[in-house]
Amino acid sequence: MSRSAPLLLNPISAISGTVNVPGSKSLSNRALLLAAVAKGETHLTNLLDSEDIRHMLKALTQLGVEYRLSDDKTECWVQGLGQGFSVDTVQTLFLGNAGTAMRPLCAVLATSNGEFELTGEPRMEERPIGALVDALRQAGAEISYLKNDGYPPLKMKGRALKGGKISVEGTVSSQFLTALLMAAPLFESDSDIHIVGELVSKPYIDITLNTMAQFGITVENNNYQSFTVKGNQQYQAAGDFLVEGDASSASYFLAAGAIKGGTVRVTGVGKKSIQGDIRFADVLEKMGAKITWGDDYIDVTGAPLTAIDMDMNHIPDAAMTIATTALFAEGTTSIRNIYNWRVKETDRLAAMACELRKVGADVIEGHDYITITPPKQLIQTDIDTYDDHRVAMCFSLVALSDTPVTINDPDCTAKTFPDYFTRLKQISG
Ligand SMILES: O=C(O)C1=C[C@@H](OP(=O)(O)O)[C@@H](O)[C@H](O)C1
Ligand SMILES: C=C(OP(=O)(O)O)C(=O)O
Repeated sequence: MSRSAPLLLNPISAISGTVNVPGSKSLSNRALLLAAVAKGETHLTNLLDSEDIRHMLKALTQLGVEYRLSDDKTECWVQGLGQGFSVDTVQTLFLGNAGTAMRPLCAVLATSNGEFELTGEPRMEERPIGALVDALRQAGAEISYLKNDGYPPLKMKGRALKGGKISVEGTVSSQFLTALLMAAPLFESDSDIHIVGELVSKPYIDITLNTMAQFGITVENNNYQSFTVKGNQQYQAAGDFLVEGDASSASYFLAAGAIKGGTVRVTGVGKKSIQGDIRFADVLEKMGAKITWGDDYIDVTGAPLTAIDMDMNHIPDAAMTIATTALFAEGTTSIRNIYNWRVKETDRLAAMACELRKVGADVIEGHDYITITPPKQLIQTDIDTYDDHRVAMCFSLVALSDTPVTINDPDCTAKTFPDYFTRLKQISG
């Protein structure tokens, strides 16, 4: 689904300066949903203004939530309902390709009052949700599949859910557990949630628990193997909720600084961030870059980079940025334990392998890993972006070589970072 003209990026001769990153997608959508069901008014600042967030906001409007946005849409005052949603007529919610809207809304609506249909873009219909539906059904939820078993679109009739002992599959997406955790305080009784298999993308669960805590709910985390949540609780408005800058969005600028040599300061995220993707900076450091941490910024100074071989399950989104940073590192880089790249905006393992080969890299695409050996000279080509914002942003880094690159459908960055290319220009010499 191409929506914008190709963008030619000419070689960028130098990178330096300061760039601010917009608010975190993960935090924006979590905080909006919890603010909507909390008692009282929450004032969100530094909210992300992007497609994924607009899907959540539109859904909240349809669900009868009152909120006010500032002109630049980065501030939002939400009047919380003090309980789950309640609607009189069937609401069909179109959630685009936003996993952070589809999964948590599915769980909270399962324990709300009314009938709902959850739909999305064609790719959303290929992104699994069966593990979450199975878990919610154990608590008594009434959910059915409108097309293919295990995938959106969904039809659901909200009702009081009982909680109790619930098992959820952990090996495909942490968003299923995030969704259950967010809904569990609204269940009638306490929940004992058990993870089946090794939980992926664990740091996102920390984001969930931290956000819930800001809305007054604590959860017992038993080493990411089980979680205990008290039922029949009410979320309390967070008062002022500051959304941190997006650590995954920061990765492209940090990588640019590491590759090109100058010093780049990325503001909006720092050492106190609760987002797992800030650990991307540690990976760059291991590859040879110099990193300095501030409370609200990260500085990176470039140096010759060397390849790395690492399990990156804890940073699945930022790990994609390592795949193109590898084009500038001496040796063969291996990114491991990333099977779930295959069930995100596109099959990211296949897409990254294909586009990396087009610029001349020697690539092995495994079932759950990728290895990348850079060519001596990058090849000029057109990068297909598969309606995946991260493919577009990752391959902009090719312009840090002496080879131009064309990014097809650059506006696909609108999912999480609408003005990405403008901000990249800010630090380009
Ligand atoms: O919970 C979240 O905010 C997210 C969790 C991750 O997904 P998985 O848990 O499916 O890996 C990540 O890739 C996604 O961009 C955001
Ligand atoms: C996987 C991603 O998105 P989603 O929140 O839709 O899962 C992503 O932003 O890289």
